[in-house]
Amino acid sequence: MKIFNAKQIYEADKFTIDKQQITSEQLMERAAIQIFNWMHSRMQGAQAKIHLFCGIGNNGGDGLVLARHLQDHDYNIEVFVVNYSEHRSKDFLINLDRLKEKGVWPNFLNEQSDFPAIGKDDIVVDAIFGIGLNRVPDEWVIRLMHHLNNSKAFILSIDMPSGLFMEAGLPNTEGVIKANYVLTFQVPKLVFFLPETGKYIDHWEILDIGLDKEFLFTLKSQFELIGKNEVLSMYVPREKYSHKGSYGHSLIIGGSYGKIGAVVLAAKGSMLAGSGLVTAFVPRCGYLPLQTALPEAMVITDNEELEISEINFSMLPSVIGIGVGIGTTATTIKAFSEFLKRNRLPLVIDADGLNILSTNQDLFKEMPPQTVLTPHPKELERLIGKWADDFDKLKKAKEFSEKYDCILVIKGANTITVYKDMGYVNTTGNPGMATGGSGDVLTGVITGLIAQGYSALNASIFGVYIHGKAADIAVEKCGFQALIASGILDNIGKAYLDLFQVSEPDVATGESEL
Ligand SMILES: NC(=O)C1=CN([C@@H]2O[C@H](COP(=O)(O)OP(=O)(O)OC[C@H]3O[C@@H](n4cnc5c(N)ncnc54)[C@H](O)[C@@H]3O)[C@@H](O)[C@H]2O)[C@H](O)CC1
Ligand SMILES: [K+]
Repeated sequence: MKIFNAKQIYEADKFTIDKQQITSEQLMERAAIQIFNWMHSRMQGAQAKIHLFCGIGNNGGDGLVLARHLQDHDYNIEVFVVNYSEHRSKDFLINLDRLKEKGVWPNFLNEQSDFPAIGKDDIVVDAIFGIGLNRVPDEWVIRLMHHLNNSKAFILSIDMPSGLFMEAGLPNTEGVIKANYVLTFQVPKLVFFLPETGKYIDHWEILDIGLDKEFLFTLKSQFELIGKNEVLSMYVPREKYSHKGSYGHSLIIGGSYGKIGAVVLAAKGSMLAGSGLVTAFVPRCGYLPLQTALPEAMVITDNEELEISEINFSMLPSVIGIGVGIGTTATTIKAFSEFLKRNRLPLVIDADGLNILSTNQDLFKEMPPQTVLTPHPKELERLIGKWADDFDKLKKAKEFSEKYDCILVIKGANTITVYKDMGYVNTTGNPGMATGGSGDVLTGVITGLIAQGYSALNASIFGVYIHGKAADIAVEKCGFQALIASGILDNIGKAYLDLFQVSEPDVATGESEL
């Protein structure tokens, strides 16, 4: 599912209005009725107090339309206009009049002394700002947002939590609504999935307001949300008359004394992702552990006992995953650098492999085209430098990817795979994955997919999805705390099977659990 920016959403609005020969006010009515239906089907006339806070733009207009329908159905409402500007939108004004015609007179809020008391069992509808927020709100409006957050009432935000910007990070202010639920129109918004802003959203859901599908389909986006439907189209089925040679040979290079487990996890990830053959290249101390833990894999050892000192092998792998547990001794850095200069095979680089790259940046140019790098935030910072906010981070990541023709898998609550000007936002995974070794498994999975013929980009997107899905299946039985990397491995098979189970709610709903 594509993720659009504000300008594109306004364009889609305009196109739809022209094509369907409706007015903007009719589109607003359609959007707000969707919100009303959502609330009505859940509340069934319950008399909990509903406080609607409406700005003076179209987000506020949505709130006024919703208020009118709630009033028509005898809900217990009170409407507040957050009077932050004199520039009221046309459709806001039309709907203000309509509401008054129904005998509902909103309270106008202009300063802190106007704020109403809100009970913790009440409901707050947040229709203050939507996608149109373009500067930091006035101080009293920020205080109002605090007031609403502090009320402990259930907060339902229309389209976006007020205070979040569509295309900029958070300014240094606490002026953002913390939404229990966001009902967003037509398309997901990028800020829902970024670490700095996603934390303002507990749950979100998309409401289809009938924007022109063909227009949205042809519009090029710079981000895409990856759910089951997206990865299914990448899935490479197995042929009946295939053999292990048909599914490639992964070579996992890594490990050092005390960190052989990382290679076991990656090699196993590769195997379970479906690589026909897997070989591990480790220091001598890794020989026995690997042969014991993973009899399906073959093992080649370095001449050194404790660290990798020279990467030499005679077999021909389809792809190499390098870096897990490898360490950063001078000997290993030298071996890594020499290998990189010689190597022409497709690469996945992780962990200390990334750290070696960051401290020896002349090696960047030695990466073969479409090398996959899988950094967590600290490793990313060492690669691309510091960033001001999440948007700046993604911009820098895209520039880096373009410059070195590499794929960056930025690991996090919503892992984002960046390739050139595109970002692919993953929807699977959970906080249980914040555990040692889960990254090693991912490196193995991506390597194993490339071995089978997935393009490096598809392997990254697909691998991140499957890895997260395996963890989601695992936590159902063990909970977040007890999830360990082996638990992710144990459920990779189920994650594959899940791809073909129906009843996918797609990615139209989600949770942010940071
Ligand atoms: N296709 C859709 O998604 C539809 C969306 N609708 C709703 O419309 C809003 C967007 O409305 P808009 O009027 O453009 O913006 P906002 O209501 O978010 O903001 C109001 C307005 O205020 C000005 N402004 C911005 N920042 C500030 C500030 N800090 N202080 C004062 N004033 C500010 C700015 O000029 C904005 O225009 C969308 O989110 C949906 O809720 C339609 O109802 C249906 C179609
Ligand atoms: K809002």
